[in-house]
Amino acid sequence: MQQCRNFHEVTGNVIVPNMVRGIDHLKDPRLNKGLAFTLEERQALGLQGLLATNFKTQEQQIDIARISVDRYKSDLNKYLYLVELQDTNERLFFSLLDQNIEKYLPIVYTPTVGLACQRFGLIYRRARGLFISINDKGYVYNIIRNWPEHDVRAIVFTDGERILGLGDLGAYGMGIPVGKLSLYTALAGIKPHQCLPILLDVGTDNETLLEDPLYIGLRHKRVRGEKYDEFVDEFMKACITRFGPNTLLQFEDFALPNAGRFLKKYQEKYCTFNDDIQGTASVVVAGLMAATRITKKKLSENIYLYLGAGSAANGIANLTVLAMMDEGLSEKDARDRIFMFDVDGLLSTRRSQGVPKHAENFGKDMEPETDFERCVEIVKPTCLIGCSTIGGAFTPSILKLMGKHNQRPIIFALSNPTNKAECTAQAAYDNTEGRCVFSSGSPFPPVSYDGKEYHTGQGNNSYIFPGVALGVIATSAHHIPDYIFLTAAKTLAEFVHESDLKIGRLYPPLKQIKEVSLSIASEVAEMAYKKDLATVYPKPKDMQLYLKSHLYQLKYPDYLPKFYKYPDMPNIKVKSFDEAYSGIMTSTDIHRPLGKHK
Ligand SMILES: NC(=O)C1=CN([C@@H]2O[C@H](COP(=O)(O)OP(=O)(O)OC[C@H]3O[C@@H](n4cnc5c(N)ncnc54)[C@H](OP(=O)(O)O)[C@@H]3O)[C@@H](O)[C@H]2O)C=CC1
Ligand SMILES: CC(=O)C(=O)O
Ligand SMILES: [Mg+2]
Repeated sequence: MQQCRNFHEVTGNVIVPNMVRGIDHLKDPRLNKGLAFTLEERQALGLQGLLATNFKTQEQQIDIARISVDRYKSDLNKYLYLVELQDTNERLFFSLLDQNIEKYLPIVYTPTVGLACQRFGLIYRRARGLFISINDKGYVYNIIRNWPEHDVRAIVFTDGERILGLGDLGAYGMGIPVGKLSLYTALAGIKPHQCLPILLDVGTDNETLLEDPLYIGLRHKRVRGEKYDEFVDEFMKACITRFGPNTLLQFEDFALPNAGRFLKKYQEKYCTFNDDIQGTASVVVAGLMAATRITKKKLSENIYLYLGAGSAANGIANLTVLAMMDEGLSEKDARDRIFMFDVDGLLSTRRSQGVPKHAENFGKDMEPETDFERCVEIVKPTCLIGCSTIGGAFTPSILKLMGKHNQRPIIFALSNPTNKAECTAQAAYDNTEGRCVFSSGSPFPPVSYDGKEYHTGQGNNSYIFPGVALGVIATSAHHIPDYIFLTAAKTLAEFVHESDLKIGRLYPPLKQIKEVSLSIASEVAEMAYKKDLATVYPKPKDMQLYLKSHLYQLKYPDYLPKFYKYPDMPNIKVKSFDEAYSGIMTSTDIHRPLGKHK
């Protein structure tokens, strides 16, 4: 990929002359711009004959790509089309996403990315990112060195043990870091060449995968214990040796026994965060802050009951405690307002299993209870938060109880993908007489209730991690403390307008998400300077302007110096692409001999 380095040696928007030529230029997804190459570019780069003679602007190509994706009925096929596009024409992929974010986010991200991971053996075509296996232990740095890009600023990595709510998918989990990093670019404008997805392959305990002939990973049980820890340790060191000490390292979808302890172990040693713990905490606290405007109850006046007491639950609960302390509560009083329920029931200090260490802050000295509905009856929460991976666990009778005890019950069904959500948006409204304040991890279609339509929001960490990452990368921060996520939460909550709340949305609409990410990045960057985490000096005078100057440019670049005169794109009246697609192309289609463009 040496040619990509040349590409980055651009000055302004014009490429220096040592540009790769011919078919290699077209084969590089970073350089390719399809039929948008001008005649002069085609001549200068040796592309004539390698492209159809017609010209299509980037906008026209976006239209064609959109029509092509929408032709597919199955979401997995749409996903495949988009991945293929990313692999052949990166700018077209990101500009298509940019213009259709609400439509395609559920394809490149949850829920479809979950299905893609489950089918990864079938759809795997070419490597995107690095696969590093436990057999590479002792040589991890050498493997990382094989990655052709030098300017990597952010790595998202998983060992595939807890992929969304789908469990252990081993090497099939690679779809997640790939998807998350696509959002780095699509939602926060982080340059794609600065992003590296990595799958740490230590085996899988998923028996089905071990017997799956399509499986692409190591075909043995997970390596655990000391050897696994040493491997992860070596990996962390190798990343910063290769790309520098401030490389952002995002843990994603590690299983509960590893997620929290790695965060503790590395949080102050590396520029790292755990998205499932901290990113999720931030987006949910933002949603809770927005909810206070509906319920008229401060965070510290709520009672929280979690179904699930794992990474996400504890991350959210701990940040909620910080937010309640901000409102003046003591830490103990804040914790007392939070109840959790895991696979063994209510986290009661009196139960025979005791309270698991990862959730020890939230154990309660009360009678053990293993029936969740009874627990709702006893605790009488104002806010029910699902991060259990159990689809439909908030049954109609549980939702009705929430409606009985609260004027405006808060119901968050955060588990992903959609079929793991604790309840649907429609069920939440139907069973609370339309009074609930709802959000979910994966998107739901609009809800109809009592003649009104509600558009519930997506309580998903995708509102947070791209912006945080941009702020961290742009300031080259050396650590990411917890308060960064509280800052992000407050910034996000401020974006929620009364008009959003009125239609049942606790988050700004997705079409605003880039603006949100930029604001989060700006606040994170300010905080990074305030707390001496930043290492880029002098501090930029205008943070938003500084951040904007670093963003990925979606527009195709010009590959020839300015002194070349560009021909105009043919400006013939043709049918719109949508129109053309629905009928048959006629003679109004563009067809001009090359000579006319001179
Ligand atoms: N919306 C968002 O942005 C995010 C959503 N999530 C989603 O949240 C879910 C959980 O993620 P995470 O916390 O990381 O996973 P963990 O594995 O860390 O936690 C899962 C928790 O659910 C509990 N649980 C499992 N089965 C049951 C059951 N039948 N009854 C009660 N509790 C049960 C587990 O209990 P035990 O430990 O005892 O087995 C554990 O406490 C996933 O679906 C994930 O996709 C995660 C991150 C972000
Ligand atoms: C959204 C996310 O990070 C998860 O479900 O794991
Ligand atoms: Mg995750």
